[in-house]
Amino acid sequence: MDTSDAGTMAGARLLARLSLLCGLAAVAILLAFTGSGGPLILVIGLAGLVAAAAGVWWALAHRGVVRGAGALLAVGAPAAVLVFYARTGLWVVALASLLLGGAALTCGRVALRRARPQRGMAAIACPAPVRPVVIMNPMSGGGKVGRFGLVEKAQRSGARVVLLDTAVSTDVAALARRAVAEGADLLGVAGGDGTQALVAAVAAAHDIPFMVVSAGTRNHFAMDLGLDRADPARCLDALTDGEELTVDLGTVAGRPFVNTVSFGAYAQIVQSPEYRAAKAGTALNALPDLLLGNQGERLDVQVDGTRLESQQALLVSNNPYAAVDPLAPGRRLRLDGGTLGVLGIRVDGAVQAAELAVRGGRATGLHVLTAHQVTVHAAAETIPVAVDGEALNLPTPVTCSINPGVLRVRVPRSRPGAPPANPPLNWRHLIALAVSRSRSTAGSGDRTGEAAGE
Ligand SMILES: Nc1ncnc2c1ncn2[C@@H]1O[C@H](COP(=O)(O)OP(=O)(O)OP(=O)(O)O)[C@@H](O)[C@H]1O
Repeated sequence: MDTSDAGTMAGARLLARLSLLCGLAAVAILLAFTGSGGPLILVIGLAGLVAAAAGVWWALAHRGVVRGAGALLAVGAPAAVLVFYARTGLWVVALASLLLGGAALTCGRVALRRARPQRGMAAIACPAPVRPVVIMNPMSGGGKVGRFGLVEKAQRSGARVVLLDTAVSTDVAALARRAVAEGADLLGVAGGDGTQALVAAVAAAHDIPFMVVSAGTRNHFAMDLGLDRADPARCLDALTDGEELTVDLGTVAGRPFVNTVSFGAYAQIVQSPEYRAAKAGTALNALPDLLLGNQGERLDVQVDGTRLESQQALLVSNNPYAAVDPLAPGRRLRLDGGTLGVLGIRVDGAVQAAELAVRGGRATGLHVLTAHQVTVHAAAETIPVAVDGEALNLPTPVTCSINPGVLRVRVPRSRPGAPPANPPLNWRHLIALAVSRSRSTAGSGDRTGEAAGE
């Protein structure tokens, strides 16, 4: 272990101890105030969380009076808990315990991340392209191509630019194939992730590098590649001063995807013509029928050797997401792991919604897996599917698979890099890290990082 590794491990160990100390202090404060209702804080807080989650379920899955009552409960339960803490004078203990608990979680996750630094995707040096072609969508991201002067910068860097005509529906894959036939030795896209995927598949098929310019609205693929999302012009530096990553590409029903394929409630809602104009209203209107099974297709899913029955929503991703949060999946640690991430949800009622709120990723209604192939069966002949955010209808059964290492992506040598993602908190690993002893003798090794990260 060199000096900097030893320093990192020492820092991680210190943070792990701090985390345990904060956690113990959070519990000790509650116990110390037993006489004046310490444990009551926990019981009331938990009851408030369960009631709020049940309220959210009723508000989403019903209409009319039940929806109104659910919304009232979702807002009223946490408010009632706060009023109870304030009136009984327990708020100081509750707040102190909450802050210490929060500090324990944060320190613990950072400690585990530091103890097991993520190895970034390996980049290799490659000669610059001679005849690069960049397809640009002037409408993407509300006009980023024009705003950031991308056409001019790409041309100055030696690329031929093909501007997409958005007045008609253009076959971008055909455009890309034509560019290759005319001699392109790199294909780039300044546009949304759906367009990125279509052109990436052409680049992969011809084994030429692909270049991502973060000119879309969300740019999830660019983010996980570690590119600059705030300034898409910086992505074009790859043309003159770049290196290559080799990543995986997903396929759904023979169509490529770079990020996610979504089935069920979300896919059904984004199909709705009213969705773009009024997202929240459309979702609220559709959810009761989708969640209670009156309208949404029940999805039976084969995830390699595992069967998931009657899922309401399913998210399949090109490599798994770091955090298990269906509403904010965050980011993928790497794009070259060769597996699909799978997140299936089935919540049938208020009790399961409450369980999800309390147990999070360990709830029985949530399935988190990785796989090489996912097949979605449904009774209907076609089902709505959102592929990289684009609404489609695909014939059943729908099969997703992954093509490991087929895509060469040329990225700038100087790039922000992907932000670090904290791993889920595992107390066993944290305790092992906290009680480990430093062994600075060269060659003795330090297994704590491996033990902590497993
Ligand atoms: N192949 C295409 N032909 C014609 N118009 C297209 C094509 N692809 C996208 N568009 C249009 O261009 C606009 C921008 O789409 P695009 O997906 O590139 O960017 P975005 O929506 O800003 O980004 P994101 O996909 O991250 O939300 C949309 O109005 C879309 O209809």
